[in-house]
Amino acid sequence: MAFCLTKAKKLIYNHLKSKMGSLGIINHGNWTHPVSFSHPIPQNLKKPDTFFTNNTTLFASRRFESIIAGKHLDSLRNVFDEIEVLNFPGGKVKFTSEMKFLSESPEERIHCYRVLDDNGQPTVHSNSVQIGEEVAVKMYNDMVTLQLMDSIFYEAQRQGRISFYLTTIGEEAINIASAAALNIDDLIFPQYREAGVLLWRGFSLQEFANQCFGNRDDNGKGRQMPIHYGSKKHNYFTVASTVATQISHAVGAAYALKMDGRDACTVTYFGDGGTSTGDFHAALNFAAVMEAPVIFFCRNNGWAISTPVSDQFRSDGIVVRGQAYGVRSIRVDGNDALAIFSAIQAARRMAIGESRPVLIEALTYRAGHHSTSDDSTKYRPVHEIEWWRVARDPVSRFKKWIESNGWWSDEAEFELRSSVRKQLLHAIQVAEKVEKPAIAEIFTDVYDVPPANLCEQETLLRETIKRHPQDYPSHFQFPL
Ligand SMILES: Cc1ncc(C[n+]2csc(CCOP(=O)(O)OP(=O)(O)O)c2C)c(N)n1
Repeated sequence: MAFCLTKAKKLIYNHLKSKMGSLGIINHGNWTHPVSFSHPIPQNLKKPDTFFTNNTTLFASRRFESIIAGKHLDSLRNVFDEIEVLNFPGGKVKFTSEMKFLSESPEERIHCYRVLDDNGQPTVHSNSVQIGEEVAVKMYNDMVTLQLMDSIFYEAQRQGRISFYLTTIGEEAINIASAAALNIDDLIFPQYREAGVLLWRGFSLQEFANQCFGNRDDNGKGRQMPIHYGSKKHNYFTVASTVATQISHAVGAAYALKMDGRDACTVTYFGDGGTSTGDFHAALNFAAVMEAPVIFFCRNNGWAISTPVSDQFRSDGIVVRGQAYGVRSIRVDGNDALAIFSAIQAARRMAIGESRPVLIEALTYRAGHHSTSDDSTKYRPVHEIEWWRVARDPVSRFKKWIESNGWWSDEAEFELRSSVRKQLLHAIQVAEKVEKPAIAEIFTDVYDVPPANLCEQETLLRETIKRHPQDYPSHFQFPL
């Protein structure tokens, strides 16, 4: 008896794959091989002893087994085991006779997509989107503006002029390149380290300053801490510091966009710390099941305040979690503006065109302190911070690329920096002088009819200010 197991196995699989009619294994004397047959069975073929039906249920006949008795039987059973499937909700599952646990980690970590190397030179064979001079120069302008805004507002906080600040240092490419690849109709659900997205969309430096100073011209009427920006006009939902709450909001809004048949998606940003919340997991699962057009953008910057990622999870970062929830995912170099631009543009196309969520994990580093309330040198080595700040700076990398294209010069750099610096100082001076919002505003805009406890609090505040006017700034005096 000549039994060619490999050949038989291969043919069986090919037949199953092509889903053509029924599959039979017929016995031709001493040579066994599979054939497919459709109904009715051709006259010249004997009905096979062993066959698979369309739903691949296997009937192994005794006669067939006896023909290939002995050592070949076990091998054959393995073949059958492998191709026998359980028709389970969600898809067919193959059986195996091998007891094998899934490994807790892949042999190799998921690769990181990049277009530019650390010297700003395109890597060979990169399949990035082409960006023209105008967009590239605006991207660079905004990255520099974001850097300068961070350094000047940070100093203003140190001088006691504003109460709090938080920078995006090291994450400028994530901010600007992702924003550049989106459409203004796409709704943004930010964490708090994405001011650059708003900058790209046209929020003015004066508006940033008004919010940080909490003055009368601030959209939020001074009711939020500095950097909690929000702008209806720019489709940028107001920052909420409660980590990760924005992720599920983005999924709900994406589902609404889909129901309305809009040509837009939602994008939510969050840090690695945000993925350690239940909200993240619920949001990913919900989005996958409801097929919501949302882009989950994780800025994996290595730290959640003083907690390193090694104390947060044992998975290969965040990207692998997408697959666990049935969400298409990619890992990108978060300090490479071109890689981010390309990945976001592709993700947007998939989210809207195929009505599905997409997860992007951008590998980066929080090169500044968490906020003005933090000193990160207390929990991480200074040389590590410096290496990321200098060797992996996303802004200078992008600058090298536009320079090598002949789109940028030293003069342009000088002019940009001095002009933006002037505008920022001016914005701060103006914002500082604008009156604070009326104190009565504290109690407005939430309830149509304020509840009794809120009215009580307002009365109490009025009485306290009247009794101790010296303890309150002049703009807190009544009538309010
Ligand atoms: C629900 C909740 N838990 C804890 C905090 C305190 N907190 C503020 S920021 C932060 C770290 C978040 O880290 P990550 O999400 O990685 O973002 P990053 O600051 O690194 O950009 C924490 C724990 C909070 N604001 N909200």
